[in-house]
Amino acid sequence: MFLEKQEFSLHLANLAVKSLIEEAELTPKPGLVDKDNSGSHSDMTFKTMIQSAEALEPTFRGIAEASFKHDLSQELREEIAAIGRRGEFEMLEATGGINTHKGAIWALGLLVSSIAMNPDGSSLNKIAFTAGELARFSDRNLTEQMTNGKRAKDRYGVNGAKGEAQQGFPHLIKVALPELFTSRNRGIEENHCRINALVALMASVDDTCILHRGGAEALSCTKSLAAEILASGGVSTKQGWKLLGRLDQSMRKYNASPGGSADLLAAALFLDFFQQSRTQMTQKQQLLLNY
Ligand SMILES: CC(C)(COP(=O)(O)OP(=O)(O)OC[C@H]1O[C@@H](n2cnc3c(N)ncnc32)[C@H](O[C@H]2O[C@H](COP(=O)(O)OP(=O)(O)OP(=O)(O)O)[C@@H](O)[C@H]2O)[C@@H]1O)[C@@H](O)C(=O)NCCC(=O)NCCS
Ligand SMILES: Nc1ncnc2[nH]cnc12
Repeated sequence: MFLEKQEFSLHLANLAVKSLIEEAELTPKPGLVDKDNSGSHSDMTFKTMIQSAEALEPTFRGIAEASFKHDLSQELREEIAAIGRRGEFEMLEATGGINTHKGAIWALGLLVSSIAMNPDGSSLNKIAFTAGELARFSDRNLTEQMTNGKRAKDRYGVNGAKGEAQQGFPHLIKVALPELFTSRNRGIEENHCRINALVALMASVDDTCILHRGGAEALSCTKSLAAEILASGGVSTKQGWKLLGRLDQSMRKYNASPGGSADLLAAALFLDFFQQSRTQMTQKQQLLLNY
């Protein structure tokens, strides 16, 4: 790609922040913070989400710089874990103590690191696979704390954010990106393509955010309503749009929110933006060569 370390790292960090902002901007989203309302989150606003996203630029830049042309190793895993934890702290400072993007720092941090390790090019599948390999190294400096995610994992035996990453982000590669690309190929407007990708995630992800607030009933209700939307042709159809409203009501009934799916949607947008930037860059380089 012929970019230097600092320029490339800034580019990745900007794409990561852009993906968080565009995820927050996507409206309407069931149970989540969007431009219209705060869904099931009485402690968050659209403004908090944007402040949080912008505060994370140095975190993603730091992770990219640390990973640039670095081998996959325990040392790298621990270095980016330390930067990621500082990022969590900075997020909490920016939001006045509210956890807006913890899962997103984790997923995007690993993906940024994976791309920066091999800046000259990998397929999206390979990027997610390498991010998974990195996530499988243990972080020996981690002070074990009880979290909502761990409680949900212990109680319901699900994989959660850690398992998703360690398996190489199957929901990104097999669910969110295919739905995004298929919807685009059907000529659907971009906003609806992204909501379809979110709905596809909600139909499949064992979201510890939903489990911790609403239990197994809320998760199974979410999955079946989301699957119904997809079966009706997605949110660009009259029936799909109507069902999206029902999914929103259901999230509110359980006071639950698909925060894990929202993070994975941001991660899918990030990979999509990165792919587009790579294509644009190659075209620009070809133009320069042909000039
Ligand atoms: C490995 C870590 C991700 C920690 O994971 P763990 O499961 O222990 O911890 P949680 O604190 O619960 O955070 C996990 C967050 O991941 C998102 N998520 C949930 N399910 C999935 C899934 N199946 N796949 C992917 N991602 C998932 C989700 O994030 C979103 O929800 C957040 C709000 O959550 P919560 O605080 O529970 O919210 P409320 O319901 O509002 O809480 P209450 O007010 O009711 O208490 C929001 O932030 C979204 O982002 C989960 O919350 C990882 O953090 C870790 O180990 N980090 C260390 C640093 C590191 O190694 N970094 C590496 C490189 S950066
Ligand atoms: N839009 C959103 N609303 C609530 N929690 C989130 N976590 C990540 N994105 C979110």
